Amino acid sequence: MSPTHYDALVLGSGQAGTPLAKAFAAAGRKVALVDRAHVGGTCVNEGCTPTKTMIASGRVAYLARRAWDDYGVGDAGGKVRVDMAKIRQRKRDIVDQFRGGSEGRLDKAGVDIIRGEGRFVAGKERTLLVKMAEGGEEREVSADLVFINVGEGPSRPQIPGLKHIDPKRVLDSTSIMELDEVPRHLVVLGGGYIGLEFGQLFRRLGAQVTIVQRGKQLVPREDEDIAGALLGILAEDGILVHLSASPTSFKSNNLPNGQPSELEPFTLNINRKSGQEFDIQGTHILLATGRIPMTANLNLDAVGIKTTPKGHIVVNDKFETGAPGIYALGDVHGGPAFTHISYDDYRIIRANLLPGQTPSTTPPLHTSAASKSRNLTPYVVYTDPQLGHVGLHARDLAGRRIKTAAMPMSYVARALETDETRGVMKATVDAETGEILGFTCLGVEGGEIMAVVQTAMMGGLKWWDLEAAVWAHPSLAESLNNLWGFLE
Ligand SMILES: Cc1cc2nc3c(=O)[nH]c(=O)nc-3n(C[C@H](O)[C@H](O)[C@H](O)COP(=O)(O)OP(=O)(O)OC[C@H]3O[C@@H](n4cnc5c(N)ncnc54)[C@H](O)[C@@H]3O)c2cc1C
Ligand SMILES: NC(=O)c1ccc[n+]([C@@H]2O[C@H](COP(=O)([O-])OP(=O)(O)OC[C@H]3O[C@@H](n4cnc5c(N)ncnc54)[C@H](O)[C@@H]3O)[C@@H](O)[C@H]2O)c1
Repeated sequence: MSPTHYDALVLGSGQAGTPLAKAFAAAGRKVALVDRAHVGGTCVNEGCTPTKTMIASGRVAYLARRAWDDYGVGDAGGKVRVDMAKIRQRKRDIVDQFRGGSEGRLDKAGVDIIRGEGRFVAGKERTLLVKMAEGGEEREVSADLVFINVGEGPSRPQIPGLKHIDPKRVLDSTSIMELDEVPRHLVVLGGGYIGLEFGQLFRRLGAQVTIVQRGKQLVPREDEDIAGALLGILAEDGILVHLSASPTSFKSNNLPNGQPSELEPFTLNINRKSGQEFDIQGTHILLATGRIPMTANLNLDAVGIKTTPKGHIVVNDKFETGAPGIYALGDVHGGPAFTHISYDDYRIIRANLLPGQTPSTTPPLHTSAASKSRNLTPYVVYTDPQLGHVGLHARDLAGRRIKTAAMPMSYVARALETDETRGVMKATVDAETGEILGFTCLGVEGGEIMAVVQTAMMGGLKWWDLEAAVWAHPSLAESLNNLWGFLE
């Protein structure tokens, strides 16, 4: 049977592939989008959208607890009830709404949505064999252009004893959002984005939370002082964090009658770098030790597509793989794993392959010449307060003459007025030219304040331009007048 042939075929409905399929269809091309699970990819279904929806509930719980003592409203004692099923339903509704919107737009554009798992066929050019999600039959599709946007999935650390723990108690970033009860004691493996966002959320919903982080600091990409400040905030929230700590083995705990213990179903043995060894008991485990590219079953070797030892697809700065007409976009090529970066990959491809679709503004044609905002790579960890960062870190600046300003959020009028003074903002500038090189805001709406500085960096403003700017009082951005008084 000959394959159905398309002008463009997108494998994986990620944050690049979904808009790209629509753009090709809008340009009059025959397009198919193949996804094994759902339209909208990780971000909409299991990532940004559901997590930030649930985190909003966690923040309300936090404020409700503080309502009487700190703001003089509500019930004295600050007792808070949490309905996990309702929180989950709110999350499901928003995900359905976002996914439904994406599906509707693709349908309207005339994209064929093929629900199934695809892999390349050896010996045939740009051809995929798709195992259909419903019914399981297989069908072949081919195209002039193929775009791989299959993303990453949770990694599963190999820890002795883990596979013997009741699977209902071993969670990843997807299954934890489907719980119908708050765990009594959640042990989180990994102190990165996922571990911290969920750790703080479940603490706020009422769980005891312990974070076990192999690295010597939380969020290893961040400057040491910022990671230290975040650690202090989480400790204040009642989260126990073990740093430089490696999980070595799990043991299931049974009662004398042989039944599993409900109270302390497992013991985790931990080794510190110092050699110290200790045990912790918990009721649930969240595996948040990083993500791996979804390339193992794509048969990439057979069609000449190279991968790194971790499985990321090797691409050039136009996202071309080694196979003619096959591109890889988003997390799967191993760049920064963020929605906004994957979306920018889409814009670069669109500018290169569909120039008629590109707005009249100068398009970025490849990553190295991409827009200034791409090179700055902004991101936000959605802890509360948020950790927003843009530009360089201390480790990137060795040997350069720099000055640094760090100002506690307790100096910010708006933060004081709203009683949200936890955190610090920090900027690094070139000592001679005044160029802003890096900026972090660990503070209330830290991501939004970061975006103000990012815009200034994109426009080439110097730190003294921000010091002299007139912002509305009392906005959070106004603090960018005062920050520079701390430069040293
Ligand atoms: C819990 C969590 C929270 C996050 N929060 C944020 C955030 O706040 N901000 C942010 O910027 N980023 C966040 N991220 C990261 C973000 O979700 C990803 O960087 C983003 O989705 C980009 O992914 P992508 O475009 O590469 O593909 P994805 O969005 O991962 O989509 C890949 C798609 O490919 C499909 N697929 C995989 N293999 C196959 C196959 N063989 N055949 C067919 N289909 C296949 C999958 O079903 C999936 O739909 C979060 C991630 C997680 C897990
Ligand atoms: N707000 C956001 O933008 C957001 C939110 C969630 C996820 N993401 C994306 O998803 C990616 C994956 O998130 P993540 O948190 O899983 O990975 P991560 O790489 O950010 O953090 C994983 C952490 O686990 C630690 N670790 C690794 N193995 C361990 C082990 N065996 N025991 C204990 N600790 C161990 C590492 O030291 C690391 O700090 C992020 O890097 C980010 O790109 C972004």
